[in-house]
Amino acid sequence: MAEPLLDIRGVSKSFGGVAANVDISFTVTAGEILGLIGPNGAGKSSLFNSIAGEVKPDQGSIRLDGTVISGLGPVACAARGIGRTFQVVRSFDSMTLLENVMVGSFLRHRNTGTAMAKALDVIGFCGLAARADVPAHDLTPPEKRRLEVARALATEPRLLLLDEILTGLTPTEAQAGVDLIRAVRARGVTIIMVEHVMEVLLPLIDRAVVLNLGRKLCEGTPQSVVRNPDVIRAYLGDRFVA
Ligand SMILES: Nc1ncnc2c1ncn2[C@@H]1O[C@H](COP(=O)(O)OP(=O)(O)OP(=O)(O)O)[C@@H](O)[C@H]1O
Repeated sequence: MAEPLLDIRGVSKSFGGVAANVDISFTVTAGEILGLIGPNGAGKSSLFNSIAGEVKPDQGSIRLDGTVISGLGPVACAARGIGRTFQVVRSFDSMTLLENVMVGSFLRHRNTGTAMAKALDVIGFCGLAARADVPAHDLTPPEKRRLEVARALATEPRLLLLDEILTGLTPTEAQAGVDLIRAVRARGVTIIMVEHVMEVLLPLIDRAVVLNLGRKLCEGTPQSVVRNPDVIRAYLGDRFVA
């Protein structure tokens, strides 16, 4: 069997007395779209922070393509190919969309012209070409979500972590977001996404990992996890029971 792109083994992380992640293990195969789901406070964002190098797990390891990346820090993780968006959009509001995305492309391209060309390419790919020169604070909320995706893509990731980029969008906007995520995967980028909008998420993902109270509750196909009694009890209620 091929080595997984991402290999999370026994990751635990506590903040003071709060156990945000407890002994989490799973793998992600190159080319997959994996859904990371669970109730509020389950530990999804904390795990993203460990994968992206923003926090160091207390225990366990995270490997990207066989190399340990846990504890390296966010810039080193980005350089190794991990891109991410944030649940609360973190744009530089007085800068244009293009300048925001260039913050990403400068990771790989020191030459300003090259960084700009790469950023414009990603902005076009994300459907924002007409908005490149607009200050970030004048973008609509769905456009700001796309800015986050564009800035992450501009770092040329192999693995992209998407934190609730479809939440709060209208059905039409969410469908456009789904189309964009599929297009990102078609470019060869592996994706882990945190999302609460199950109706949108389930048809999109190949597999789901469910967290609850910091622990992995289960993993499997979308069809199997929505029928899992523990997942129904902890998170879904009876919405998805056939
Ligand atoms: N930096 C931190 N300092 C203190 N506690 C934290 C920190 N980060 C996370 N936690 C705690 O860890 C637990 C897991 O939080 P986390 O944000 O990872 O959950 P989540 O599954 O992403 O939730 P949501 O769906 O609401 O975003 C929570 O109890 C949270 O308060």
